[in-house]
Amino acid sequence: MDSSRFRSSSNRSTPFETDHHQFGFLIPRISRRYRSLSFDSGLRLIVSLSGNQRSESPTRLVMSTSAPSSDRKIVTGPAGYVLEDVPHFSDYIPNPPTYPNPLQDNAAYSVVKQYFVDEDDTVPQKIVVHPDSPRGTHFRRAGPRQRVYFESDDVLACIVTCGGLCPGLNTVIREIVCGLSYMYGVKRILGIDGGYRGFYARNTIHLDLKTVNDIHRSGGTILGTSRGGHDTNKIVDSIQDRGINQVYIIGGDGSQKGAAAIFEEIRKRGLKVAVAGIPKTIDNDIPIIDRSFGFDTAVEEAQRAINAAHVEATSFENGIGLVKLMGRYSGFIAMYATLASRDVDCCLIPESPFFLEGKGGLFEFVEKRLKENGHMVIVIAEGAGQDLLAESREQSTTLKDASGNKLLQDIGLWISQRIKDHFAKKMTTLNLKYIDPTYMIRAVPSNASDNVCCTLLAQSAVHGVMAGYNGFTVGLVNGRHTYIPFYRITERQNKVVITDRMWARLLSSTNQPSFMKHDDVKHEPNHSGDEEAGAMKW
Ligand SMILES: Nc1ncnc2c1ncn2[C@@H]1O[C@H](COP(=O)(O)OP(=O)(O)OP(=O)(O)O)[C@@H](O)[C@H]1O
Ligand SMILES: O=P(O)(O)OC[C@H]1O[C@](O)(CO)[C@@H](O)[C@@H]1O
Ligand SMILES: [Mg+2]
Repeated sequence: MDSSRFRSSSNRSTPFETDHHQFGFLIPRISRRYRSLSFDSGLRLIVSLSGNQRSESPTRLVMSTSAPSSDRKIVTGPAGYVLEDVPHFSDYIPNPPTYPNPLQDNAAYSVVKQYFVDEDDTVPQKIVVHPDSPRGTHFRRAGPRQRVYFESDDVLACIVTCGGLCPGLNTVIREIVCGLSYMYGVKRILGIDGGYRGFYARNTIHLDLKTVNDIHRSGGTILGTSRGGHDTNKIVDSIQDRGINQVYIIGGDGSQKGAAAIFEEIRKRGLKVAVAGIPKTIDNDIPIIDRSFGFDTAVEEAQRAINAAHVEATSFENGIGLVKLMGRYSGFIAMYATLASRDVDCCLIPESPFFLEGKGGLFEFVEKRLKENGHMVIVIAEGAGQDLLAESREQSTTLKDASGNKLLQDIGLWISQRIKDHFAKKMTTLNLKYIDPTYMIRAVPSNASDNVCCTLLAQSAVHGVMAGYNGFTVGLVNGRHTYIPFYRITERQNKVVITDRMWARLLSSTNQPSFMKHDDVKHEPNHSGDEEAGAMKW
């Protein structure tokens, strides 16, 4: 193959020329339906398609070259319909061979009425609408397609886990192996040892149905994981040298950025290698998706720590149980664990600033609760109050982990000490017990609901890859499995929006003050334009 035809954006001479090369192979694929081709003022290629059976209005495919990665496939349709599509082999490989999907001969699927997903099925990002709302952004629906782009015997798949631990990692590994084997008859599957650096620094691990049979019962990841070590060229060299043609990357926001870089390099080299991301986020910090695996388990496991804190607090005079939960930048675990518990008096998260001293501050509230009830439970997310801590120590830490994530100071220890000091000055008896269950919560196997989540995500990823889609993260959007382009997953972090209804529900449930000074309230528009976008819209 002439790989010079698939140049990266950095090699381009003029955008127009690149558009022509980049999308040249796409045009025959859609030419049965296109009415006209043009470039708009932003040099975006606009293809007007003939209406399909459902709608006779034209649909436009817009591929933006002004975007940094130049691979945005945007299809627009009537009434403000937008499809943010994912790349496909046929975008950059001329006439790739296809084969009938082996699922059509699979006993499990033969009784399913419509087992192949309709090509035109898409899932809306926003489901709360008004009569005059535009139809808005959609993502491609996940699931098996009639034709596949791999022959089973030709597949050499690999699985890698990156970033921190999360309940369910082993279940996803297991279900990718089972999905490839049972549904598509794939026999060659490798595990990459110890995260991204394992591609070029370690031997691979053989995976088959036997080796993965029991792994879902254990926490952690049988493959090992790591931070840092992402060297795109070395990784893609290793993929190429080993003859790997399917890459399944299980990891958080950083890992998905790494997956996007690998995909870009693969496309640049013109390789027929699929890259699929399976989002792993105990913090729930990945945007667009409802949630990923591990979160439900984390919230459930956190209850054990909160219960212990409650028992300790209620057993001593002026007892305070303080529990630190994970959540670097996003306080979802703390928020949901609080909402689930009923025993929490106060929840502190990174998104909601608070202060300690004076009227309306945390100390005043603690005093009030102790007076009213004689005890209280505080849940704090690890990323909360970092500004206060840095201020008091007159230094903000610039230390980072190997992936470039800021290393946090222990807010739980610090705030425990500050509360103790405050009450000591007032000569009030206080019994504060600080519980840090963070790593214990992360290390458990996934619960039943997360196991289902893992299975469906793994199967959806396998279907997408076999169908020739590439450079996507699989994710639940409004309860449906979808293929989401990497750039939508990596462009921002999902955070608790404290001006949304869910945080108000929490405040109403604990009856805690918001601790906010007027200036703290920023009515930031939600990036997706969707109220309560991202996780768990209730
Ligand atoms: N911008 C990036 N480009 C390429 N690789 C990246 C990028 N950011 C992170 N990575 C790589 O992705 C891997 C995981 O990243 P990170 O440690 O941030 O965890 P994560 O995937 O975000 O998971 P979590 O934060 O939930 O633990 C690391 O090996 C890191 O080198
Ligand atoms: O100490 P480690 O393993 O780097 O990971 C800690 C971080 O990993 C996470 O569990 C996931 O990002 C965060 O909640 C936490 O801040
Ligand atoms: Mg991360």
